[in-house]
Amino acid sequence: MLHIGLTGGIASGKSTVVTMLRGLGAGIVDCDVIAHDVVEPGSEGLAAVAAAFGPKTLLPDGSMDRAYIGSVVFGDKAKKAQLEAILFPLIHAGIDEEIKKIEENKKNPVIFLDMPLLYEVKYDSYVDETWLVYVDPVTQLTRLMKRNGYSESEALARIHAQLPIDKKRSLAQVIIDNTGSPEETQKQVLVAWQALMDRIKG
Ligand SMILES: CC(C)(COP(=O)(O)OP(=O)(O)OC[C@H]1O[C@@H](n2cnc3c(N)ncnc32)[C@H](O)[C@@H]1O)[C@@H](O)C(=O)NCCC(=O)NCCS
Ligand SMILES: Nc1ncnc2c1ncn2[C@@H]1O[C@H](COP(=O)(O)OP(=O)(O)OP(=O)(O)O)[C@@H](O)[C@H]1O
Repeated sequence: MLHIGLTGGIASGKSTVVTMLRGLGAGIVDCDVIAHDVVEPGSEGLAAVAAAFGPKTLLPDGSMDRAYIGSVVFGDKAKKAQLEAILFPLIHAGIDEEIKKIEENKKNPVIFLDMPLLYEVKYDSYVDETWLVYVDPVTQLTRLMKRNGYSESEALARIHAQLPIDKKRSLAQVIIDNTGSPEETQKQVLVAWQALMDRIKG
């Protein structure tokens, strides 16, 4: 089964495109969901993060204080690398598990890995091709600030923690430009999906 890496910048519209692809019959592995699952209350992942980042890691209900950890790691490269060293092996194991489940199900013609850091962690060499959800940098910043209620500097810290979207654009085989309306994006997704199905059916 074909494995396609779907990536983009933060708030570029990956989830929006993934919803469209799921509706067309694609199997989806959502790496952000896995990244949340590996730090569920009581998990090995959360215990390791708390040991490394101290008591402020945990909220009174035992869950991870994501805003606190985000405020630490998106301003400090070494702390970000420390968090990633703890979580990436757990996330990668979770990805393999989800891929296996979808393959065993045999219901989907193709699997998309929705992975924000696909190129950063060099996962592009493990997939058959990569698709990029592009948005122009100004729209990206505006949408991120609006969706998360971030100040401009909080949003920029997160954007700058990733490979620039224009660089990602040069690495992808298929580009969905989500700068316009959702309807315009939907049209591009349909064209790309049809071309993919034609290729698969050969
Ligand atoms: C720092 C954390 C706690 C902040 O949580 P928060 O709820 O604010 O964000 P969330 O996890 O929903 O991620 C939102 C977006 O941030 C970006 N992002 C997340 N982690 C990273 C990272 N390590 N480097 C660059 N960008 C990142 C992604 O575009 C992601 O879609 C969280 O992002 C985290 O645990 N990150 C480490 C795991 C990871 O790298 N996940 C993303 C790849 S699967
Ligand atoms: N074409 C569009 N027009 C207007 N708003 C959009 C469009 N596409 C997405 N958005 C909005 O932009 C924000 C980011 O989109 P989305 O959550 O799909 O991005 P994402 O790449 O999955 O983000 P992240 O990786 O940060 O989770 C959301 O608030 C979404 O509703």
